[in-house]
Amino acid sequence: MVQIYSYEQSDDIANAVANYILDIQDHVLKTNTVFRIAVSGGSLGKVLQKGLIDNQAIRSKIAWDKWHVYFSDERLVNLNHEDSNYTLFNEMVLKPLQKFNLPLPRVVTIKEDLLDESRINDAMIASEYEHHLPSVLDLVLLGCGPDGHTCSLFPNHKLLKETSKRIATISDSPKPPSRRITFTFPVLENSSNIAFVAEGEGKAPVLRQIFGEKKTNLPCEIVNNLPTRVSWFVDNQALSGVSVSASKY
Ligand SMILES: O=C(O)[C@H](O)[C@@H](O)[C@H](O)[C@H](O)COP(=O)(O)O
Repeated sequence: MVQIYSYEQSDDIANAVANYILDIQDHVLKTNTVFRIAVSGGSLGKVLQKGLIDNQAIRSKIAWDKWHVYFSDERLVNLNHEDSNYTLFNEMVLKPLQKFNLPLPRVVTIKEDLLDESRINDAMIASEYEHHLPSVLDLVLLGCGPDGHTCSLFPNHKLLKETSKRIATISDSPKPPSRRITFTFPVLENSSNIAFVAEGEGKAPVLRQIFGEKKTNLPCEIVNNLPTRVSWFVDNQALSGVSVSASKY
């Protein structure tokens, strides 16, 4: 089932995403001791900072110490590299949490020691990460690239057909840097909730395709067709010319 929530302003998207995360967290923590969430890179970092950190009311309601955080995809660079999705999360969420003296979540990163110029260990980095991944994630937060990619699953790439590995390596990512690891569809399929965040007019052409009548097989469209609850948080610009009915969360 796909739900679309649309807003005028970026701040409203961030607040809606934050309330959505909080509701799922609260629901999960009624029966579980931890909340297992995966985040992506790109513009999502800013949304998380705005929604979860800058908003004092939300910040104080998040059970940070019960969060287990995973990355839907990660670039194979050192953890302090500007391209690292961990670095982004660290800057946008972890460092501000420390500043507010709040407890930190458990964050599962790639094993940096295995990084190697020769790429010989890339498969080992992926399988090591897979080893730490729970069988079900409570929530996966995704971005949507202008080409319809999500995680590091790109249109027409052979990884779209991967069914045995839950974490795969990619060495030819069209979006730089080229070396990454990524969730595969089996992980997304087994997640309890998935949410996309997409903002700006640059996303409108691909959203018209994804939500259009013609089947495209774009990675984001494949996610929409999974038997998982999928939500989209978008702004009106991204939705321009897209014929779907949207509401407010
Ligand atoms: O590490 C990455 O490259 C991301 O995880 C990637 O999948 C991202 O989510 C999309 O490219 C959308 O990025 P924007 O939101 O910045 O457009």
